[in-house]
Amino acid sequence: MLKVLSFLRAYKKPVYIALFLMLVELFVELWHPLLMAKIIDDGILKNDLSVVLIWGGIMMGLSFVGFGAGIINSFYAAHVSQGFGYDVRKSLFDKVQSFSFANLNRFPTSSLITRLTNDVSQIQGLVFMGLRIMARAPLLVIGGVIMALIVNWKLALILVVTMPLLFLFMVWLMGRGVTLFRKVQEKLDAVNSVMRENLAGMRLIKAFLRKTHEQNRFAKASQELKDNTIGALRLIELTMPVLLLVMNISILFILWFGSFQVTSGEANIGEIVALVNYATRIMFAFSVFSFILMNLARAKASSSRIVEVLEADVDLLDGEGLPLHKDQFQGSVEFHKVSFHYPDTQVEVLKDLTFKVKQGETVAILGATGSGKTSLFQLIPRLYDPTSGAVTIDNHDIKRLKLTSLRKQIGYVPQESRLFSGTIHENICWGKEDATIDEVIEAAKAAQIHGTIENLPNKYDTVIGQKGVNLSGGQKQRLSIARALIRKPKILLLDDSTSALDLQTEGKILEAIKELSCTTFIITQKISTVMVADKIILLEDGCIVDLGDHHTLLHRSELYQKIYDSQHHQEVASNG
Ligand SMILES: Nc1ncnc2c1ncn2[C@@H]1O[C@H](COP(=O)(O)OP(=O)(O)OP(=O)(O)O)[C@@H](O)[C@H]1O
Repeated sequence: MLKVLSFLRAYKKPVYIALFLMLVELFVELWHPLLMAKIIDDGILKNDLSVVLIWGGIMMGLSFVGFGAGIINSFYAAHVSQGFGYDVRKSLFDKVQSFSFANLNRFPTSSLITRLTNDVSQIQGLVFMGLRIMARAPLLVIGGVIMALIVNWKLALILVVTMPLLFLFMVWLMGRGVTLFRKVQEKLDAVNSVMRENLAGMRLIKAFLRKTHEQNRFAKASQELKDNTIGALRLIELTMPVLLLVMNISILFILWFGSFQVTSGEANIGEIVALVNYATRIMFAFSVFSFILMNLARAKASSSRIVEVLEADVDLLDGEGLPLHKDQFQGSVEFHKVSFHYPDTQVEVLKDLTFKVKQGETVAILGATGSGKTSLFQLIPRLYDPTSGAVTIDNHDIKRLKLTSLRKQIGYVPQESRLFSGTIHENICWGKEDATIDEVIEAAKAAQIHGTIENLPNKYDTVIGQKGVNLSGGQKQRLSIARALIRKPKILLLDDSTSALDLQTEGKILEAIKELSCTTFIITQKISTVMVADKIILLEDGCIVDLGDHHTLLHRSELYQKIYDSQHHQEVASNG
């Protein structure tokens, strides 16, 4: 909790001003019953109107001071809590940007969204409340008891006895609350997760008539959230009746013993009224306090979830130096006895891979589904690190390169074309922020998408929905390729990125890529693409079973012959 609250350091001055104003409000509140006792005893009971007017005037003046202090305090509390929330959210977001995939496996997307939104809001709310009323409630309890002791210490002893009991009850409540509210936040994660999957997969859900199944899944997650929230709220609901019971009994005792004191002349009526007034205010403060404690419990659960993200160890660390400039980068890639398993499993998906690709060569990676092709790709821009062995570029171990200078030289087109909301121009520029319009058009032409864009109503300024829902699969693939080509990368990784394209368009794209003379890795199932590569890596179950060009493999590898024959015959059949 303290770690998150340390973000308040940036707002020291407004925090102090807000706390000071809160104390002003508290001071006014504590003097009210005492002034009232004076008005009753010295004014009303003695029929002295001047006392009523003077002290009534003072009371009113103080009320205005308290009112003004409250308004300005609210202003500062809002300013601080909103700024604080912004800062925490920003730090969380920045941290998530530095996450490796191992980190992301630990924190599911839906959970990160809840942490960045709801969890931050919980603490933000607590900060606001803290500056408005948090310190005021306990101080009002303590101050109220002290003032009651000043007015009539014998009767005030009743409050002195009951307050610690109520306090212990609150501490117990808080302990239970933290556990319950942590569960509530986890259930909220689950609801977000179902919502996210549902919205992303809406087409599939409709096509497979899975509406009812999805509704049931959502109802289940929602029901669990409801049950857990009700469980936590029940705890809060327990507070008020307990408070009322204890305080009403205390007031009853004050009135009971007070009546004896008034009869014996030991106390006057104003004192009893003041004491009952203090007791009521203390009860109110306790109910506010219990509300705050519940929020504190919830915010504590939220803050530990935020701290988990902020303090997560990022295992994919930046290289210690070697910020290679583009001109120094050639693009030869070498794998030295590389083995790899994903962080959450021990199953090796790449085994002892050794191969070398010279600068400007095109390498096709061919293998059955699940043979490790994408995994091999991900090691080149360091989305993961090998578990043993090393990947080198231009003879530098990539772990020693600055991540930014490594990734700047790589154009990666993943299997799933993911576009972002915005215009086509913005999506292509995503690969190079400072690209000129000529560069954008050049990249679009190379990716064979320029003609299609020109036919759209707003051409390059056409807005595409999130994930490019208004474009076809092939158009999305070509836009993703343009986004990678605009960087003029030294190394280009195409992960089955031409699967939705016809052979002619694909051929033209490959020709344009050849002109860039970058080192190109292509994962493909199309033998026509494989044939033009300088090298072909045959991957089976994470191992390289053969490596060579088309002619070599056609003579040497039975597996390659089989693949070739099956696709060749298909082509002949479809042409015939
Ligand atoms: N994030 C992950 N965590 C754990 N295992 C994974 C992960 N991603 C892939 N795998 C496993 O690694 C193996 C290789 O997967 P990979 O995606 O590299 O294969 P691929 O050859 O690219 O397959 P495809 O042609 O179907 O895309 C598979 O057995 C897969 O189950």
